[in-house]
Amino acid sequence: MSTKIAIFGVGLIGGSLALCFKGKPGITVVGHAHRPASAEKYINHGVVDHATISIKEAAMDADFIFLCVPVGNLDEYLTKLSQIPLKKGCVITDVGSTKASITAAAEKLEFKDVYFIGGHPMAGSERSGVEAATPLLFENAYYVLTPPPGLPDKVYESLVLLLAYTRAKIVKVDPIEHDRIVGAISHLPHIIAVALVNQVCDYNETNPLYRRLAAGGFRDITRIASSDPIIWRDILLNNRGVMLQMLSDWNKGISEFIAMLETEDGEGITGAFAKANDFRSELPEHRKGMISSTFDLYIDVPDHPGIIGKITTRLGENDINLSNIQIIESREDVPGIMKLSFRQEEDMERAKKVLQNMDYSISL
Ligand SMILES: NC(=O)c1ccc[n+]([C@@H]2O[C@H](COP(=O)([O-])OP(=O)(O)OC[C@H]3O[C@@H](n4cnc5c(N)ncnc54)[C@H](O)[C@@H]3O)[C@@H](O)[C@H]2O)c1
Ligand SMILES: O=C(O)C(=O)C[C@]1(C(=O)O)C=C[C@@H](O)C=C1
Repeated sequence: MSTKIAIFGVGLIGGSLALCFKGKPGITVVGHAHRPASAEKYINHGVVDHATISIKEAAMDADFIFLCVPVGNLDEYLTKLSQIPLKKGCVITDVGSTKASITAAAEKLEFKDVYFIGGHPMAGSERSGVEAATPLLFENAYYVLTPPPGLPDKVYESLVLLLAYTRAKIVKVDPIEHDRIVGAISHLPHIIAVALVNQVCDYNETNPLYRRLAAGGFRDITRIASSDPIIWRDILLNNRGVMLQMLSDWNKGISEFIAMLETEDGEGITGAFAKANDFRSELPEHRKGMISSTFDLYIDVPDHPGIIGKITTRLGENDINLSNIQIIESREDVPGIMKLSFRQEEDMERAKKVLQNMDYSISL
């Protein structure tokens, strides 16, 4: 039996899905691009079997259609698809970071023998484009589905079965509930990271030491501030109502900190940190995707020539697979921090022991 999968928008998420499906028994993956140059790029990167700029050509005969374009373009593609003859039983799904508006739009369209199931993989990165796609992106991450009421079980199960190739964990969530939850755990953090980076950027205008001294704490909390501006403009405008409420709650939390500082309320400050520490320690550790797509170790390294070679050789001698290595130049003329990334938790744990035996100081 052959299965045709059409992917509209083969970027970070669409490309990663394509890589999960491509080459699997009986599956053909077709990418839709809105520009000829992008279609060529999809083929050159080897993420799809075919690429086209024709919506009709991509969608006709498809068993599954994944809409992986920015949130602001989802409605437009869904409407276009409702106007062309699709294969009987075709399942259309999306990967947009918000779910309420697209599921409502799908309910209004008159699809005949074609089904829409909203989707949102809770995995991603601050990088974008097909260049950043990887088949490992969704492994162990949650993948939200928002099936409409009355959807035949068989149809839902067919999508779940296909998504098994992503190795993600499927979870059913109500679309409105979804937008509230991701508003808090994904959209609000992106706004905060951007506002923080821009605040420091303004201070840096008066003294460039702000940027030069920025170290682990600043980097940890601001990685997502490098995310794609168009993707995030669309997400935030789409989830505007939820975000305005959450930013108002955020202002209350910040006002509490202002009050604690004004009144020198040390007990209040330690209480706030302890509460946050407790909640954060309950987060699923080292899960790939939403929190981290790799298992990372940070080590303090002295400024010796050949230090990278020494460490990588020792890891190699112990058959430990390193997926990435990065020197975080936090300060000049003093020891720096090296970030070692591993695909497997077991490799990270073994590396930790080897490096501790070499007397390096390690943090996770
Ligand atoms: N980035 C993440 O971490 C993440 C995680 C989960 C879901 N999402 C959602 O996935 C979707 C895609 O995000 P991404 O991170 O893969 O972005 P991306 O920029 O990597 O990919 C977007 C793709 O859409 C195409 N595209 C852009 N504008 C278009 C238009 N006007 N018409 C048609 N195609 C267009 C681009 O060429 C590209 O192929 C978004 O809806 C986003 O909300 C993103
Ligand atoms: O890890 C990241 O860089 C992400 O931004 C991924 C992230 C998130 O906020 O966790 C971003 C948007 C999504 O819709 C889902 C996941």
